[in-house]
Amino acid sequence: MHARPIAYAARVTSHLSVAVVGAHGRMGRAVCDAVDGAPDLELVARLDASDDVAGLAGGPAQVAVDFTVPSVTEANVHALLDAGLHVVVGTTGWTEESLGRVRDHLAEVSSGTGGGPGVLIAPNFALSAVLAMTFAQRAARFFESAEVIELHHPNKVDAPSGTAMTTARHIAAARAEAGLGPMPDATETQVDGARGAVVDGVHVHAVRLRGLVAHEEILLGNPGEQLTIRTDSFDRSSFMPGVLLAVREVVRRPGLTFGLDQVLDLG
Ligand SMILES: NC(=O)C1=CN([C@@H]2O[C@H](COP(=O)(O)OP(=O)(O)OC[C@H]3O[C@@H](n4cnc5c(N)ncnc54)[C@H](O)[C@@H]3O)[C@@H](O)[C@H]2O)C=CC1
Ligand SMILES: O=C(O)C1=N[C@H](C(=O)O)C[C@H](O)C1
Repeated sequence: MHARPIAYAARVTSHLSVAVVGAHGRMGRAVCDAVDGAPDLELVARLDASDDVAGLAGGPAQVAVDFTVPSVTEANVHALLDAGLHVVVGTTGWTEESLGRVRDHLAEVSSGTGGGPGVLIAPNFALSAVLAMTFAQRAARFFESAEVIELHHPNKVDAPSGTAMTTARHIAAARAEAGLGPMPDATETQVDGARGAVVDGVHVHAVRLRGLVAHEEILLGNPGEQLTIRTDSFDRSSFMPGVLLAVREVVRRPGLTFGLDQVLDLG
């Protein structure tokens, strides 16, 4: 495919050089501003839907940050790896299969001596959300019941959220490891969908409401008691420290890293 020319910034310094893919979107715009404001990072390219990411090959960008749409993010990651970049991904829609294809691609292009490019994919870069997922996973084995409610702005294109999918999968894995069986539920639904989606046996409910940004509640229940874990992103600034941390980390983590918890010292 022929690459369209990309508008690079004229000045290239010894800083870590970053290209933002999906730069015109809600997250892309915030990431451009955050990278621009970071003393050790240099924003060298802003790409959106009409640009070809392959055009980054041979340019100054060392790391690409992808906040696009679930239908294109995997293809972007493969093209960015082919272009020789490390990649940070916040876009949702990843499955075990698509993650596996990225692992295979990374194995093909790795140096064989432990070096090579890094790909860091995180369903949520906000610290409160990362902690909420971690706490839910730790608590899951102690409760008979667990359900996830995610609440987002109505412009969000996917449901359930990537964060809720990951939370549910982690809860299910913790329950399976602890030998817990199915959750108690005698309900016979009158209307399809009344009990939400089911992800690995965990019910997940999606709310879309004007005024919201990104929120999640994990409800854990036992006879006579409930634990509620809640995370609220009131503003997209909540994601930026995590995105910048990922940009700095991905260059020294060859291979695939899934989840920001993997680069935080959560004990
Ligand atoms: N991991 C995290 O912490 C967060 C993840 N997200 C996820 O990030 C993604 C983007 O979210 P928003 O910025 O709110 O969406 P948005 O719709 O505002 O932005 C998406 C942008 O991607 C562009 N785009 C579409 N196809 C493209 C292509 N082939 N190449 C380059 N650009 C392309 C669109 O033109 C648009 O500018 C969603 O999957 C969302 O769930 C959102 C917030 C935080
Ligand atoms: O689309 C969003 O806004 C968000 N998407 C991510 C998700 O689906 O989990 C992260 C956060 O919830 C915001």
